Amino acid sequence: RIGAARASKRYGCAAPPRLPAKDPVFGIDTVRDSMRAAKENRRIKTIYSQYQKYGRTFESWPFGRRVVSTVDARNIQFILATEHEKFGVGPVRELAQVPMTGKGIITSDGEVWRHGRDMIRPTFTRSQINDPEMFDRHVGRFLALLPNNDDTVDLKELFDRLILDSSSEFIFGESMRSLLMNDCPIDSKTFLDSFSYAQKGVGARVLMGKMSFVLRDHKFWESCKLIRSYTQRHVDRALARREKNPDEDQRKYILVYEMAKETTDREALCSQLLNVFFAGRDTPAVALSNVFFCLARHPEAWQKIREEVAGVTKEDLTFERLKSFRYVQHSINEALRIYPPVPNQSRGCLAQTMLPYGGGPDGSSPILVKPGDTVSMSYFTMHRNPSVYGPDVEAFRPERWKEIRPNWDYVPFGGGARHCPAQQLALFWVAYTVVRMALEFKEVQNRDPVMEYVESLKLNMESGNGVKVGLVRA
Ligand code: HEM
Repeated sequence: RIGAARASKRYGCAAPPRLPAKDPVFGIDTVRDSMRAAKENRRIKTIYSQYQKYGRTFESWPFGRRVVSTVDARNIQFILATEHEKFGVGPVRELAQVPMTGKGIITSDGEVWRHGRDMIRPTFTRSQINDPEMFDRHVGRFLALLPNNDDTVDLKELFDRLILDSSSEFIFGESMRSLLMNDCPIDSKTFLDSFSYAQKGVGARVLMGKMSFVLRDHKFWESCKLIRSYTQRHVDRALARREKNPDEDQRKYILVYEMAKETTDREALCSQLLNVFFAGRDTPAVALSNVFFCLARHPEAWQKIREEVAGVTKEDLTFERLKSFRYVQHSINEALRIYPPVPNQSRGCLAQTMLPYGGGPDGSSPILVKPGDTVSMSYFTMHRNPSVYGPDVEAFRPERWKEIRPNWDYVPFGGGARHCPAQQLALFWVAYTVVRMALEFKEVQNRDPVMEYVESLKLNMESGNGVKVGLVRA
């Protein structure tokens, strides 16, 4: 390891362009502008326009800390894969999130992360991807709630309940049953309210960073306690079941039971489970909403999907069969390209290294990054690279996927060491729902007078106006 100045000189490192700031020391105006953009639902688009203006890699200094922002696919590959051990999530997530979920796969680096990843991997590779029975039960309840008349329905709210019920059953072994309005168990309801409250609290803590201690929010801490005791109940049940029947081999893979095979540490199990629930509780619902946001505005695409799946029955809908519907898959790819549920990711630099590109006047020099620096990646911007996707990057055009193979320029599920372990399961849920809807409805009519996407950024990016549609039965 050599000193920063020597390394910089030896490898020809150069700084990237700098985002102009009125306050060059503490970057208070940079922070204020970001907060205002978030409040006005234009944070993601503002970041996009910064890249248009300052290039594919630039730096800024909010609160006097260096952030290197990049959408260069070569840098992204370097950060997420080649040198992933030098870029951690701990510095950007632990302080905000650990009070809610405890340390686990999504908050931590090193051993805690690796252990979490090893524990959940078997469940996601074998999971019920090939066994749609559980998901189908929830889809049936979801379809039963759709109107039989000309009423307008907001699909976003119903997708949220569909995924909540499915992911809670998959993770805890017990569904929250939010689609069965009158049958939602009281403790699930309390858990959910607390979970949503705490999630918002995490959002505020992410923005405040090291200043989070000024947020004196008693309800946040109460909610965190409640979430934990609910999860502990499921962990205790799984551990008791394991003890009683250590060789039991289940046909269906429920995460809490599978993880209880790997460890009996109650606290660690609880944290890892909450970490997975945090990551998977609503992302597939946001993905589904974003897909239907596009399809409702493109009736020609809906017709092509219907033609492709005509004649199939729900029993035909295996993982492989769904993958074989090319137009369905291309439509999902395209919606996740334009509106990725996870539009940004950051990492904290843990050890000195160099981003391969983006420094100097022509952006071809490496950039030295040091512990304490943050790297920020805008997947939303990467997915709009005209040299990869063509000049019509804003258009929803599933057909483009016949020709393109974007590789590191397309990362809705991240990439490298920490890529989403549930990618195939989530894509199965999304495609299954699209096809079941296509078999049921000949039209999905947009009923939202606002045609453009109004971003709403909580932890994911979702449509602020929901997905209001009218449905015409086949
Ligand atoms: C369409 C739906 C989904 C999308 C778009 C999505 C997206 C992502 C992305 C972008 C990452 C990488 C984050 C990073 O780089 O730090 C990630 C990680 C992760 N996702 Fe997903 N995800 C989805 C569904 C799910 C579901 C359903 C689950 C669980 C049931 C889940 C569990 C996880 C976990 C545990 C990680 C952390 C992996 C690690 O750090 O090693 N995801 N997801």
